[in-house]
Amino acid sequence: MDNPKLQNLPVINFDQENLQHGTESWSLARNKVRHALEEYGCFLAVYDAVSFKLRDSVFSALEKLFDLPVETKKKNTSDRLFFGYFSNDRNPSIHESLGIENSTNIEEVKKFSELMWPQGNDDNFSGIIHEYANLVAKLEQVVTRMVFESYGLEKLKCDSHIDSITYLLRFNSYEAPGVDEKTVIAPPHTDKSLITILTPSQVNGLEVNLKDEQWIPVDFLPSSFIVMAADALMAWSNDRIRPCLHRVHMNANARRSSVLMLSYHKGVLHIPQELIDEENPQRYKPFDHLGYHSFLKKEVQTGQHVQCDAIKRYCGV
Ligand SMILES: O=C(O)CCC(=O)C(=O)O
Ligand SMILES: [Fe+2]
Repeated sequence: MDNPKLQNLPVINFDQENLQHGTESWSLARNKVRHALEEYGCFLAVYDAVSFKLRDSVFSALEKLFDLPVETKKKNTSDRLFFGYFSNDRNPSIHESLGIENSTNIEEVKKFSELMWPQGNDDNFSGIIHEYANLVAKLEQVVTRMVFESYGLEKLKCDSHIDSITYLLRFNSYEAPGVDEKTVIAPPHTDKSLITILTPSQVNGLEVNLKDEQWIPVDFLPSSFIVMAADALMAWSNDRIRPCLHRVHMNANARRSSVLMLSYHKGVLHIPQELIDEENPQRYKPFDHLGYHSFLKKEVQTGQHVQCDAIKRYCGV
């Protein structure tokens, strides 16, 4: 590794053994998850339930998806900011993104596929994407269970939380910047979800900002995904967990793509009483998570949006 700081990013294994609730390896992984999210806001998860073959199929499917005409991709609309198609405002745009809401549901994936390929898709797009979405959602649920358990929250509370999660699957494509110097293609931001689980195509470029304010390039290991805490998890945890500030910085001459799974709570999120005490007074009001995107949309439309602390403006006490 060129950069010794790369070693600072925690790596947690989610093999079959660690996925077994109640085992010693589960408890060890759980403690690492909490520590990583509180200290760094992210970690690399090694998760081989998503096979190399499936991963390759997903990225081949994405190449075909992004090769479609812009007018077709624009049919992927959503009332929520950043849930449907968007591109950056350069012409031609070098960053495009598409999203499938409720992506663990096969009907939603089929609807998306029919919108993009009204004449039919022979490459089993729906099957591949649906399988991928469900495997990554499973990882998200394990991480969520570990977080709940590490704070001593009841299993029932966790079950009902998980039942209310909806998964937005987002695909990004970045053209090669075509300049010698490195270019920041996606500016620094935190995600608006609870948790984001991301993996890129062969081309790296994601950088995370850990405690010391330095940008660390993420070097993905085989079978690895970055698990990032996002704004809603920070609020839910009453500021115990830090959201991961990240950006995309590319100097490669190759096209890059990435797939992200973002978890959202469909109802009102309450800060657990167990996470409120004298030392940690309640810092957020209960909040409608999906409503956060309407709030952001309004901020953007009225020119008031600044990336920093949006969740505090939305539901901070
Ligand atoms: O493409 C990446 O690696 C990061 C994308 C990202 O941060 C986002 O879409 O929110
Ligand atoms: Fe992001």
